Amino acid sequence: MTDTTLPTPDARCDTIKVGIVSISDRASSGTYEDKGLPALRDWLGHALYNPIDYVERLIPDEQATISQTLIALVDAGCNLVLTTGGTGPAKRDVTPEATLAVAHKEMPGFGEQMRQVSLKFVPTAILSRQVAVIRDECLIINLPGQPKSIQETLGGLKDADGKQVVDGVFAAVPYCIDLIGGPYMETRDAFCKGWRPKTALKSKRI
Ligand SMILES: Nc1ncnc2c1ncn2[C@@H]1O[C@H](COP(=O)(O)OP(=O)(O)OP(=O)(O)O)[C@@H](O)[C@H]1O
Ligand SMILES: Nc1nc2c(c(=O)[nH]1)N[C@H]1C(S)=C(S)[C@@H](COP(=O)(O)O)O[C@H]1N2
Repeated sequence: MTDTTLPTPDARCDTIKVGIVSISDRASSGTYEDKGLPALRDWLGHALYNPIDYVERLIPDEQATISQTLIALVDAGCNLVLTTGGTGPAKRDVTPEATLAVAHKEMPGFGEQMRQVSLKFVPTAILSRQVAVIRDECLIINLPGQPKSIQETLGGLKDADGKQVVDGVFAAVPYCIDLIGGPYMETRDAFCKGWRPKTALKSKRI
């Protein structure tokens, strides 16, 4: 799937500013083509009715660079930042440390849920140390580096009939963004159904 197949955003929805960060020594040096940023744009473009204003970065696995990048994206007004890569146990994998270093609050449920979901796909899911944090009015979530893990962790697992078997973590993102004072996110439920308590529902598309 490429960006050209994306559904049209609904202009009645709030525009959301989203930071996407691909963290890879080899992709950032041109050894291989980066597939992280296109996969993130593709997934979010299918999941949300909201127009999305992206701020994109492709950077190496350097802890200081990662932390500085996250701070800059939050300061630029992003309410959601998704990183991909550098969550494993290898020496150069430092994304969780760099993310925790800029945290105002930790959100451990996201990491726990992503590892649970990922175990349905790969036995090595346990090797990802991915975390999620709040900084100011922004939710920052780490995803593993394998481009296919973006869909797996955000969207979860569906059966052959398209019925959701295990929720991905994105279902919890819209309400989390509400609670930290961000824009109202509306999901395309056939692709990924966001969850809010009834008292928090206020569709902008009606
Ligand atoms: N940004 C990316 N674009 C394309 N493929 C990627 C990307 N990041 C990771 N991969 C693929 O997923 C595999 C595992 O990712 P991982 O983050 O562990 O890479 P790595 O071994 O740390 O190396 P690097 O940081 O140089 O990508 C890689 O070997 C590569 O095949
Ligand atoms: N959903 C999902 N989770 C996954 C994977 C995957 O392919 N899909 N790869 C695992 C592997 S092999 C590793 S080493 C860790 C860390 O990956 P990273 O260092 O690329 O972030 O994520 C794990 N989690």
